[in-house]
Amino acid sequence: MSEAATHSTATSPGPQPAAPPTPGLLTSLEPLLREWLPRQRWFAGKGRPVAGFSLVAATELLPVGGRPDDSRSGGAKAGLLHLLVRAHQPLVPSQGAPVQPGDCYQLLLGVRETLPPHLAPALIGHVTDGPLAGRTVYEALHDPRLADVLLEALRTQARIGDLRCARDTRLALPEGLVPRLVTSEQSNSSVVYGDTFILKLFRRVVPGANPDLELPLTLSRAQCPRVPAPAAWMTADLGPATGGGGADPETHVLGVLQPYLKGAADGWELALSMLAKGEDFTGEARALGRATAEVHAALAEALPTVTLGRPQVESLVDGMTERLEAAAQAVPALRPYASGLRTAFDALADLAAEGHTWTAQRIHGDLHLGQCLRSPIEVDARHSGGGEWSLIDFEGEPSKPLAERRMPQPVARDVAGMLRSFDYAAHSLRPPAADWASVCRAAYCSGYADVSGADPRTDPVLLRAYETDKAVYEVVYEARHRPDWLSVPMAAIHRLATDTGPATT
Ligand SMILES: Nc1ncnc2c1ncn2[C@@H]1O[C@H](COP(=O)(O)OP(=O)(O)O)[C@@H](O)[C@H]1O
Ligand SMILES: O=P(O)(O)O[C@H]1O[C@H](CO)[C@@H](O[C@H]2O[C@H](CO)[C@@H](O)[C@H](O)[C@H]2O)[C@H](O)[C@H]1O
Repeated sequence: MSEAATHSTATSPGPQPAAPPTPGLLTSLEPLLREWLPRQRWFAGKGRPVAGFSLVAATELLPVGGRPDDSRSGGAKAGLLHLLVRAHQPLVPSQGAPVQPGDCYQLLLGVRETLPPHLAPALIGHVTDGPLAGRTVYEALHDPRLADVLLEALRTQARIGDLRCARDTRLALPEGLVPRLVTSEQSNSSVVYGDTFILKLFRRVVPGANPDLELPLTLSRAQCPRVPAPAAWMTADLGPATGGGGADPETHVLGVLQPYLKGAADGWELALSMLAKGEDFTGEARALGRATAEVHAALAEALPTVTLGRPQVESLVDGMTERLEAAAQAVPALRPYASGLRTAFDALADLAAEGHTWTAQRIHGDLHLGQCLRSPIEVDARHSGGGEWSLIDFEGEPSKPLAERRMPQPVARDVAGMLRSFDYAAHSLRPPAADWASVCRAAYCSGYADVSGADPRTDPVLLRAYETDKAVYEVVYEARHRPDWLSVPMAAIHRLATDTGPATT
């Protein structure tokens, strides 16, 4: 496959001229990447062979010759390569299917002569030929010295080759914060610096405004305290030959640094632990409803809203129906319920045909309990204007095209995502705590109404359609990723296929 688009070497701020491509760099890494990339949780093309790679951009953030005088790496030489690499795959797994230039991934590669034992889990492999012959390549984010280079680039607003770092200079960003890689399951990769900031590096990179930067920036400018405000971000401007887009260079968002909410509990873990202890979660659910409504109100104020009439709702319903059909193809257990589920979508189309309209606005797009962080209670007590719950991860469903993720949508979609999450928590118990789910779902809607003045339950048709769409998505997700969990969304499928009443009762 084709070799480099751009290759640059620099470590200091200020615009840097792009150096010519390093011949053979990708060719020498290709055997290692073929083996390593498909094993990463964030690799989106699982199940289809990787036919090859092309280099979109290469930047040397630390010379791969390393720094012999670097005491923090124990005197060892460590280099840091930032690569944007496109994986070429057939669209379908069948033999002989045509290979397409596929997704572009952000890779941060450490390069050393030998890997010290504490970095062994980060090993990608040993390079046998080309410009890195004889070196060991590893996942750089495991190496504090290399993770520090990223923070320093953000802090100094470095411009290195195609990479651009920018920051909100009103926020203090100290140097030398000790980095630690987040090891929990993620769609991207995050590094926490000194329990003060967290840097999320997007793994699958697409041209255009990433909502995970766009929406938190918008909310922070609107002084909405429910979202950690971006402190710095890294982007790359890539031309048509590299980015694969139009005639002009397009911005690709590579990473966002935010304040780290130390000691915060994620909503999923908190709900499960309170549920297990028999503790009442309705107060938290109500507060979550209020937080969601605050975020929605701020987004509606700051960004355009639109009215969805019959044609738009018909196309929304077509999308839901198509997803249901594709899901039923993929997961046979869904098939007996398909016609019952379709009634949820048809009922929405019928309302639109009668002349009902809905308001659409920018929303979170992938809201569930795991995207909500609860500040520790003692922080709440000291907090002047917010505390409680924060929402994170505004990227939307990463598998959907960016344009679709950035489209205005009814707020009911986010609400339905949270209602599904309460149901998930309740069904993770044996026997399921169905009453727990009902009261939490009701409390969440009441909290939402406290702030917005509109209770989501007053539009049961829209809510049921979105809840059904999400449950169908979850069936496919669980069948693919966690087959042991399939019974959780299937319980909802059973309910939604037969229930025509309000989703929260
Ligand atoms: N600002 C933050 N403060 C504390 N923890 C955070 C923060 N942002 C993210 N996290 C933690 O990192 C995890 C992954 O973040 P997330 O944005 O959901 O990444 P991904 O898109 O890769 O799933 C979250 O589940 C949460 O535990
Ligand atoms: O990792 P993402 O935030 O992109 O979301 C994916 O994984 C989620 C599971 O981690 C999955 O969420 C489903 O399971 C959750 C419990 O683990 C539950 O709270 C959610 O309501 C349920 O949808 C999500 O669907 C998937 O996109």
